[in-house]
Amino acid sequence: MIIKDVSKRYKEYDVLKSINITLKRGEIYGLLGPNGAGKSTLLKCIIGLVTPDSGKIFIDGKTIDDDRSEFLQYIGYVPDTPFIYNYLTPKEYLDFIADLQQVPDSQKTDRIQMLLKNFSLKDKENEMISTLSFGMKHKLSVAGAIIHEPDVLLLDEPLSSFDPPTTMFMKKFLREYADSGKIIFMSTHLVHVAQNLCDRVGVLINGEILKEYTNMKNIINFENMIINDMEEIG
Ligand SMILES: Nc1ncnc2c1ncn2[C@@H]1O[C@H](COP(=O)(O)OP(=O)(O)OP(=O)(O)O)[C@@H](O)[C@H]1O
Repeated sequence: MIIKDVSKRYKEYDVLKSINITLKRGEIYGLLGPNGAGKSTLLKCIIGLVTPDSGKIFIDGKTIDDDRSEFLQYIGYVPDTPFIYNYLTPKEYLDFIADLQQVPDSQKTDRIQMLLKNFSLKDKENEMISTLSFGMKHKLSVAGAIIHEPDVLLLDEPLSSFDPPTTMFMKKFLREYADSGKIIFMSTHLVHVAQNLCDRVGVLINGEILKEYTNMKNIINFENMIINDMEEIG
């Protein structure tokens, strides 16, 4: 996936300033930045919820303008606040998403059962989603996002609502998903999440990638970067 010169402005405020990132298969890339840095906006540009003012996003050489529904098949997206249907059960929800994502009927049942089992939601499969905890809903949202086995998984602030065992499971799951040749592109404002999970981290402050790290031990002055940047802005 190539993010090329992507810029976005809201009124007089440049939220994203010519962002360039090239992602490789097998890579987990973390966008690390404080509140309001533009992380969610960049993820939304990729999935087409926000249209950049300039620049393009390419996946396998294609853009969203070539064929919107084909392009969206490449992507799974988990927003920071899960959007799922409270009046369905987890099993019905995954069935519904599988149909939307055109998962072949021959594979649907197996995939749904595998996800319910792997995400420890099997014993809740027939409960109303409204009765699940926030963390369980978030897990279900991740399961729904990967039901069509997308090449690119976008995660906005993952792990924020998970308890320690679920966090451990999710880290392992995301690592294995990336290792199967997929790209994971995620946002976080937590240094330790970036350090523990990502192969490469871009520090996004005020709409710009100020620094990129591949050695996670070197991310030590993130807080200072934010403070310096705020002082510069005045
Ligand atoms: N639709 C919109 N209209 C106007 N301004 C917007 C809109 N969406 C986002 N912004 C502004 O763009 C800036 C970046 O927002 P964004 O949600 O991308 O930040 P973020 O890095 O994801 O922050 P957080 O960590 O708090 O989720 C913020 O100043 C926000 O108020």
